[in-house]
Amino acid sequence: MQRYHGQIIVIKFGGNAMVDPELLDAFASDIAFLRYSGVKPVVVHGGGPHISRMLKRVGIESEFRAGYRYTSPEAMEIVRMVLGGQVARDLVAAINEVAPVATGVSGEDAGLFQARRKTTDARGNQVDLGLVGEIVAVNPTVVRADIAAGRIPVVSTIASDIDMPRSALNINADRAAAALAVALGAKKLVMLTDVEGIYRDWPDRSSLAAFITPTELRNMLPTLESGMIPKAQACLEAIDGGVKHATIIDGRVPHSTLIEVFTHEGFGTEVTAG
Ligand SMILES: Nc1ncnc2c1ncn2[C@@H]1O[C@H](COP(=O)(O)OP(=O)(O)O)[C@@H](O)[C@H]1O
Ligand SMILES: CC(=O)N[C@@H](CCC(=O)OP(=O)(O)O)C(=O)O
Repeated sequence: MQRYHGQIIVIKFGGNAMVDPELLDAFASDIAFLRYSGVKPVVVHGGGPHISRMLKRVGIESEFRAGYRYTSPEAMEIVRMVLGGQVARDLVAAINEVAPVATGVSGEDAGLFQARRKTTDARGNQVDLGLVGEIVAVNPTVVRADIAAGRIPVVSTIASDIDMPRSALNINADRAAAALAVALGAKKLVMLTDVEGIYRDWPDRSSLAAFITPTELRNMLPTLESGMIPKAQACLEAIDGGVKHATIIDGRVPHSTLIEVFTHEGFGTEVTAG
């Protein structure tokens, strides 16, 4: 319990844990427990399934390219509404039921995330993603103020477009969590997902990597598919930016966050500097 006392841990909430009410409640109580144990948790949430559902409802096509959602101006309106108005609200409410100190923050607030339109994929090839951004600057003042006041920030990953005042860009939540972890000098980045971790030989389930070096992960990037691409990039960005540990854990397991932070073995896949 001493290891992370007084330390900032950034936790990316996503995957099945977001759509299963019991897993959501377990996550909310884990975050409250961390906070009451003296850790400083910062939550960054995803919302891909919620966005897809709403886009379908309003009849807008949704397509993923290289692990990122192609985002038209119409889709961007939905992304902004769903993340800030629905997903963040539900998560803040769930945490507040256990520890009434959670507060929603959008990446557009007080210059938190500044981004530029993303034009290339993980291999450097040109890709048209519409209003998808890559974070170029983070001003974590608003998040630090929340932490200092004892609050639990719950961050939605919309960014201001640095080249187009008043415009917003859609940011992959894993990448945003990594950028924030670096800017805050977090000790650890934890990302919940729908698999046990990173498989060295996907989809062979016996090839789960408990530990992986940044070099090995970098070499694996071209072999990864779909949502694991931004997740792996996020781990590398966090480690390169000075975060000591980046871990991908199975969010389908209730209380996976607590197990990861408070047990020595942890679980999932841990990427560790050096
Ligand atoms: N090497 C790999 N190891 C694990 N999962 C992988 C790998 N390559 C691709 N994947 C896929 O990446 C998915 C995780 O990404 P995604 O579903 O977008 O996550 P989330 O919704 O939690 O952000 C896994 O469910 C799996 O289908
Ligand atoms: C650019 C991009 O792909 N943005 C994501 C933002 C939400 C997200 O990342 O949610 P998950 O973590 O649940 O996948 C999207 O539109 O789905």
